[in-house]
Amino acid sequence: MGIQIAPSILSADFANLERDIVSVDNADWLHFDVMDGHFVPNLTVGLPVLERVVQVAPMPVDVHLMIDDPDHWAPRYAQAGASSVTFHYEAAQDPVAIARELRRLGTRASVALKPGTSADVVIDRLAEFDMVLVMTVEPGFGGQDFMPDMMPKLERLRAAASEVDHDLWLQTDGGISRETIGQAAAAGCDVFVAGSAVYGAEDRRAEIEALRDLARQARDDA
Ligand SMILES: O=C(CO)[C@H](O)[C@H](O)COP(=O)(O)O
Ligand SMILES: [Fe+2]
Repeated sequence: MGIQIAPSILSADFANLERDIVSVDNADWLHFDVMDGHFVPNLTVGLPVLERVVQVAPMPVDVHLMIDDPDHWAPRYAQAGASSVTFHYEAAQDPVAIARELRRLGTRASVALKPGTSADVVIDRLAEFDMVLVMTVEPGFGGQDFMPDMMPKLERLRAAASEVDHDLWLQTDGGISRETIGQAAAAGCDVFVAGSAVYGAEDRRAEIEALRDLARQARDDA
């Protein structure tokens, strides 16, 4: 797969969620941020909302779990209809067991690393995952500034991903915009989460196309 854009519903209008999901229907994924007020100091939505969102979303749903005890919860999000489930390495007791269970349920298995977590923790186990999310902000809130110092982590994972047999994707989340997407693409990112950049744009579909074009160009130039 090439460059993919995943608008985050964190920046959508929760009173008009279906309208705001359909307004980004040229996106590759819908990014669904789940926060529990414990793993991160913010609280969003969970399983009952996901169950309805997958019924109305024209694109597959990419769940980002920022919650404690993903060993228990991650499979439930797969069963509720997510096409991809990302859990945080820092919250997991047994990341490989979670990933194996997600794959058994037919869902893409993805692990996220907070800015302070080294790629070392997954680099020897990449065969177990379909995607690695390199957070480019501290998880918890939309609209924060992109952290360019995460690019060496992404580059290292890109180099290691070429050693595994399957198509392992890398994702970045936090502060992705027209100004920053090129850096992440050049460092090897495949899937770009963008919340405020897409939902804050006057023409959301045009913004998605602009982000995709900038990422493709930066990838080709790299
Ligand atoms: O996981 C997240 C925050 O923890 C969100 O997906 C992310 O912040 C997207 O928002 P923005 O593009 O506005 O930074
Ligand atoms: Fe996210």
